Amino acid sequence: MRILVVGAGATGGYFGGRLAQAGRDVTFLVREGRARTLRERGLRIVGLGEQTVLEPRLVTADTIDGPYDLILVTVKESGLTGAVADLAPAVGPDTLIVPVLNGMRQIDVLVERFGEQAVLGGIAYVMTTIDADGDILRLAGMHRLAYGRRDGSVDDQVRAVHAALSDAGFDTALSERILGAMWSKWTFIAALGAVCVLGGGTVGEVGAVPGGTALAEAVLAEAASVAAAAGHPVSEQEIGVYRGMLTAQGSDDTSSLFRDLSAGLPVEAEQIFGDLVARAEALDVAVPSLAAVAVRLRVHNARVAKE
Ligand SMILES: NC(=O)C1=CN([C@@H]2O[C@H](COP(=O)(O)OP(=O)(O)OC[C@H]3O[C@@H](n4cnc5c(N)ncnc54)[C@H](OP(=O)(O)O)[C@@H]3O)[C@@H](O)[C@H]2O)C=CC1
Ligand SMILES: CC(C)(CO)C(=O)C(=O)O
Repeated sequence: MRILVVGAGATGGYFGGRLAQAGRDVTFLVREGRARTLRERGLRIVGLGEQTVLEPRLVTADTIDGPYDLILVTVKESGLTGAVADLAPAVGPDTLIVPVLNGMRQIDVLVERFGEQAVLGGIAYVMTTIDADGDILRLAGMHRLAYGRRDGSVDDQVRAVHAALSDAGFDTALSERILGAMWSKWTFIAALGAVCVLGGGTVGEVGAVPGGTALAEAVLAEAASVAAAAGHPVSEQEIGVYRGMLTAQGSDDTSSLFRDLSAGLPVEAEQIFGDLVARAEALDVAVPSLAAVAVRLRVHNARVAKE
């Protein structure tokens, strides 16, 4: 199966790198700057005691070599529109596309361009970042990709995707409820981002001050209420797990969005917060804390864009 990974950043570099390491037929669609780094240094996966160096196969938008069977879309909000245009020549009549962005907006964008049948749901459960050298730095041991048709059906084409992604050094799940899982992760990631952005620190730092735990409870309840109103309620059991993670004493956890904010980089303001707040408004659900985060992040993005 020919696999194209769009973006060789924290998630794409990690999962695509593992697939390449396992001998799968993987090509990365990259832009010139990233291509240069990868040609000079190789694709390196580091952290947690690892030092893997790979020689990735690269294409740029103008050198895409025909259709691919599977396309993993691993760009951030800011790269989505450009990536959709760039990857179009790689999409044939039987291509399946798995986006791993947090949130749900990417599904609408991809479906509008490539049609209902081509676009699966997808989730990356991983904690990676690009370090100062351009390497893929693992921050935690979890590494799982979940994907599936959005209507929950399973057919030979999706089974083939599952086979191509599995047994490559990370966990995989072919999900029959991928939309529910995406909403659940969105609920968690929005709540985690809100705790860190509004609290201005790690989960542990926020939880250690008066009102910190109440803030975590409030933002989790807001995010979960949007998921429920949208028809994808997060189970009590999952809410319990998220509550535990968001209020864990001494936890160093942050979200990738908060790490980007702290580093002065553009953040996924619309993908993770703006879209959630817009859906909440359309469903008549009050989300004052999440709306405040969206404003805070938009101001940040506007400032970064001016610099
Ligand atoms: N990092 C994490 O731990 C997790 C992230 N996520 C989600 O996954 C998504 C991706 O995040 P992440 O991997 O961290 O982001 P990164 O910024 O690390 O990687 C995105 C990559 O996409 C590339 N890119 C952007 N546009 C294009 C294009 N047109 N063609 C080719 N490459 C392009 C960028 O390359 P360039 O150098 O050219 O800008 C960059 O390397 C986000 O929605 C994030 O929320 C989900 C789970 C965990
Ligand atoms: C869930 C978590 C925190 C790690 O996968 C994430 O998605 C992120 O940091 O963006």
